[in-house]
Amino acid sequence: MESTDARTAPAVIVAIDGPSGTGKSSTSKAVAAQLGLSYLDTGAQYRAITWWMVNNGIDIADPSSIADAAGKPDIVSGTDPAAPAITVDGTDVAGPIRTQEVTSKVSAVSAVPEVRARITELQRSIASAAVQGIVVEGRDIGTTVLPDADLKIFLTASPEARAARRSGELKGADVAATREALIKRDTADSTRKTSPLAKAADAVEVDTSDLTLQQVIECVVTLVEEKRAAK
Ligand SMILES: Nc1ncnc2c1ncn2[C@@H]1O[C@H](COP(=O)(O)OP(=O)(O)O)[C@@H](O)[C@H]1O
Ligand SMILES: Nc1ccn([C@@H]2O[C@H](COP(=O)(O)OP(=O)(O)O)[C@@H](O)[C@H]2O)c(=O)n1
Repeated sequence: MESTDARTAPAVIVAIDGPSGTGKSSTSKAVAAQLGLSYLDTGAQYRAITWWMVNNGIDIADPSSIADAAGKPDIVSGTDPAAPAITVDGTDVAGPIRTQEVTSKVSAVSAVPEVRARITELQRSIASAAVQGIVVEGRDIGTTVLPDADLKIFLTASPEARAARRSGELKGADVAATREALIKRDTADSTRKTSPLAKAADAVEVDTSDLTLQQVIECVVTLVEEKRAAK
């Protein structure tokens, strides 16, 4: 299918949710770049606020300390899919937010309602400022952040496929240990009270276990083009 000219196409809001390692970031960036849309990695925002909490000595085991500090860091996200950027109080944290320490603490921080309220507000204002439209990826975009999104995708994949992908990225990381860590984080994210990881009732579910990344991208691009054509 021929792509619509991004400058004349109606703005489209796309929500892509799912657990870790299902391909959300890679798919969202590629779809946004191909269709001339903005891109927002909401996981990076939760990682950024977690990084700030760790760096400022906040006790991650104490939700009320996290809640009290939730309004302090200034988090700014870039929305260019070719160069996703994230800063906290002006410092580039794109690297530091991917450490094992942040990864192991992010679910506890993101479960705190005050953190979610703050980050959700930020996400909505970024989405509403995206003139051509935006692809927003996370855990609760279709259910809570942008319930009126034009298209909602829920990506899944087997724990084995996800662990193999992640340990490939972490160069030499043990697949079994990576699989356990992923499952632990999924369980925490899916069972928290406030805005858990969940598939929206009107989301299209795509199991990426046996698909190449290119196939997933093509599938989502086609679905977005169909939505745009119907607008
Ligand atoms: N369908 C796929 N097949 C194989 N590898 C994939 C596929 N989708 C993503 N990957 C790879 O898996 C890793 C995790 O993908 P990512 O997009 O970061 O997932 P998520 O954002 O859901 O955590 C990346 O190295 C990516 O290149
Ligand atoms: N919309 C979102 C996005 C992420 N998160 C939290 O942020 C964490 C990191 O998200 P991420 O997308 O960077 O994780 P990966 O899938 O890249 O490993 C998740 O495990 C959730 O705890 C969330 O609560 N809500």
